Order: sequence, then C-alpha cells, then structure tokens
Amino acid sequence: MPGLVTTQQNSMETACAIALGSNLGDSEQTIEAALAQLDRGGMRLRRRSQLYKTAPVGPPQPDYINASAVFHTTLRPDQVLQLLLVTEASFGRIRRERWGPRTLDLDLLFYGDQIIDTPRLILPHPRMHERAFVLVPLSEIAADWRHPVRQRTVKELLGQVDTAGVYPLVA
Ligand SMILES: Nc1ncnc2c1ncn2[C@@H]1O[C@H](COP(=O)(O)OP(=O)(O)OP(=O)(O)O)[C@@H](O)[C@H]1O
Ligand SMILES: Nc1nc2c(c(=O)[nH]1)N=C(CO)CN2
Repeated sequence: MPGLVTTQQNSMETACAIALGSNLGDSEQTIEAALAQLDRGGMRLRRRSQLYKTAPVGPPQPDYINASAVFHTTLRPDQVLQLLLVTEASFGRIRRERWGPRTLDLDLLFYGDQIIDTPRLILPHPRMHERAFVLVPLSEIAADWRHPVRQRTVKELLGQVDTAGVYPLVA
C-alpha cells in the first residue's frame, strides 16, 4: 500500500541540528527569540546549548554569540531551509559580504543522516566540521551524532579543531 507508506513517512519526525549565530544588535535576545520562532514554525525544540561568545572567523568584525539546537520536525529538508531563511529575514538580516556581520545566521547542520548536494542545500553543512564555533556548542547537546560523510562523531570532529576563542557566555 504505497499510500500508507507515504503517510507514515510524512508523519515521522526527523531530528535536525541547527547552528545559530549573531554579531549585530542584541545578539543574546535575537538567538533566544529565533529558537522560539523556529519552535512555533513547525519544528519542536528538543535540546539547546548554552550561548557562547566566539572570536569572528572571516573579515574583521565584532565577536559573535553562537549556539546550537536540536529540533524534531516533520518538515522536509528544503522546508527547514526555507523556514531558516524566513526566520533570518524576519530578524532583519541583509545579505552583504560573505562571512560578514549579521543580526542572525541560521545554518542547517544535520537532517538525520541525510546527505544532500544541491545548489540550494548541502547536507551536512559543508563547513561545519572545521568550525569550533559550531562544534563546541553542538558537542554539548549532540556529541555522539555521527557525521554521515566524514564518519566521525561531533565529539571526534571537535577534537580536530582549535577551540581557542570560543567561551561560554556565562562563566
Ligand atoms: N546546510 C545549509 N544550511 C544553510 N544554508 C545552506 C546550506 N546549504 C546550502 N545553503 C545555502 O547557503 C545560503 C546561505 O548562505 P549564507 O549567506 O548564509 O552563507 P554564510 O552564512 O555567509 O556562509 P556559511 O554558509 O559558510 O555559513 C542559503 O541561501 C542556502 O541556500
Ligand atoms: N565566530 C564566528 N565567526 C563567524 C560566524 C559565526 O557564527 N561565528 N559566522 C560567519 C558567517 O558564516 C562568519 N564568521
């Protein structure tokens, strides 16, 4: 019964991991509000990291506040990406310089163990494995999640990066 199989797949939730970053405006409040907005927008917040203060990677710019979260969702990966883009836009992000300052940056890190490579969406996120500002918060909430391409857990990936410049916001 193909119809039934489809229904069951649609009703199943998938865990996805999101990275949040901000270095313009009230970054702490923005990240808290973004988590709540995503939770209202079709994703269920299951775990979230604390907030981290992180040295900027890329062009000279203010320090970032970064965090990670795990959501469960019935949305497809492209729908999750769309929700992230709409949420970024609602916080006034203007896309300018690559890796430049922003009020809110949302990246889809993992969607279950799916591997996707399209012009619009790459999964797992293509740069997550080299970013301490992603791996430190993510390891707090999903240390054992295995990167389906690199075949390493988040904890193992974290062991391969320099974590200098990444500090819990509240000591
Ligand atoms: N896994 C993903 N998560 C978020 N955006 C993605 C992903 N894969 C591809 N993209 C694409 O990347 C675009 C976002 O680019 P953006 O301007 O946020 O890059 P950036 O934040 O400057 O750099 P980076 O992607 O290295 O964090 C989106 O429009 C989206 O289509
Ligand atoms: N520390 C830190 N540096 C960054 C960040 C970020 O979230 N944190 N995001 C960027 C845009 O992709 C570029 N550089």
